[in-house]
Order: sequence, then structure tokens, then C-alpha cells
Amino acid sequence: MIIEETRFPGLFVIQPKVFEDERGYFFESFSAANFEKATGVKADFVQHNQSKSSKGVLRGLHFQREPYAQAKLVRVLSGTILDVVVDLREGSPTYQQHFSIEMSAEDKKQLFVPRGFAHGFVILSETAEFFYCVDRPYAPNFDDGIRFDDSSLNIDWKLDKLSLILSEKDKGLGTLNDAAGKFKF
Ligand SMILES: Cc1cn([C@H]2C[C@H](O)[C@@H](COP(=O)(O)OP(=O)(O)O[C@H]3O[C@@H](C)C(=O)[C@@H](O)[C@H]3O)O2)c(=O)[nH]c1=O
Repeated sequence: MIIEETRFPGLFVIQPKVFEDERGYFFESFSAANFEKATGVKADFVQHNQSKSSKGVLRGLHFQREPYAQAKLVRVLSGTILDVVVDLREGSPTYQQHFSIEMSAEDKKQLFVPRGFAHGFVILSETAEFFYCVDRPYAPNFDDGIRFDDSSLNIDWKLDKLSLILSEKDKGLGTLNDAAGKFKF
């Protein structure tokens, strides 16, 4: 398993070691000990989530406000997606910048997103199934987010804007500025 920190402090890309044989493959999709050794983070996941979406579906950019901010370990079970996160931690060297990464069931990449980031993804394949662990429970009253097309973020979602499919909730999200001051580095 290769765990590499991005230029965003605390944001890690994980490439599991895959063992292939005549039966198929095996890999450890999470190891608390290896994860802590490589990152210094003691992740205590309390909820596992899974969703399926069609091409063009964009979920995001979501976060939960304190005291329910969530760290997330995300991966793709089928298909290909573009995953995007935004650093909302005031004082971070990458504050208000975004990071994006293509991830697929084939490449088996994972992304560990610490608390204090907004998170979203768009489906690039015909369908995709997405799986993620979070370290705090769902708290709908603390649910928040940023519009996917916030002009100061200017994220390249790789698909034509007209082909994107969003929930009504996601169409009404606020701006990057509205999220200022919600997290500290
Ligand atoms: C996120 C969540 C939703 N729900 C319910 C609420 C709602 O009726 C239905 C769908 O919820 P949403 O529209 O918020 O689902 P979705 O847009 O998939 O929300 C997710 O998006 C990605 C980008 C994330 O990062 C996640 O943390 C989460 O916010 O599921 C739960 O019961 N538990 C949960 O943990």
C-alpha cells in the first residue's frame, strides 16, 4: 500500500497493493495500523456509505459543520469518477484551493479527506458506485455545502455543464465565501 500526502496538508492519496492470482484479486481496502503509521492519523470510522449514480451526476460540494465535521476515506466500486475537495481550514497553506483526482474501480485509488474540507464528485462513466467511510455520524442539521460552479473556485468538472445532473439541494448551495470561518487549520 502506497500512501502519499498531497500538497494539501492531511489530504492523502492511497494506492493499495493488489494481489492477483488465477482466482481474481485481493487487497486490504483499509488497515488501521498501516494508515496510522503512514499518516499519523488515527481514523475511527463510525459510518460506511455507498451510492450509485449515472453519468453526469454531480454530488457536492458537501461538508458537515462542527461539531459534526467528517473525515472521509473514499473509493470507487464500479466505474470512473472525478473527485474534488476544497480546503476550508482557515490558516492552511492551501486554504480555499481545490484538489481533483480521477478515481476508478480499475485503479482502486482511495482518497483520505480530513475534516475541514468540502467534498464532491462527478460520474464520468455510464454509471458508478461510490463507497466511503466517515469518522462522525450523519447530522442533517449540520449539513452544508458550496456550489459546484462557485466562480472563485472555477473547478473543471471534465463534462459539459449542461449535461450535469444535480439534486435540488445541491443547486441551492452557497458560495465559497459563505463557508469562510467555519474551520480552523
Ligand atoms: C449523507 C447521508 C444522507 N442520508 C440521506 C439523506 C437523503 O434523504 C438521502 C440523500 O442524501 P444526499 O442528497 O445528501 O446524498 P449525497 O448527495 O450523496 O451526499 C453525499 O455527497 C458526498 C459528495 C459526500 O461527501 C457525502 O458526505 C454526502 O454529503 O440520504 C442519510 O440518511 N445518511 C447520510 O449519511
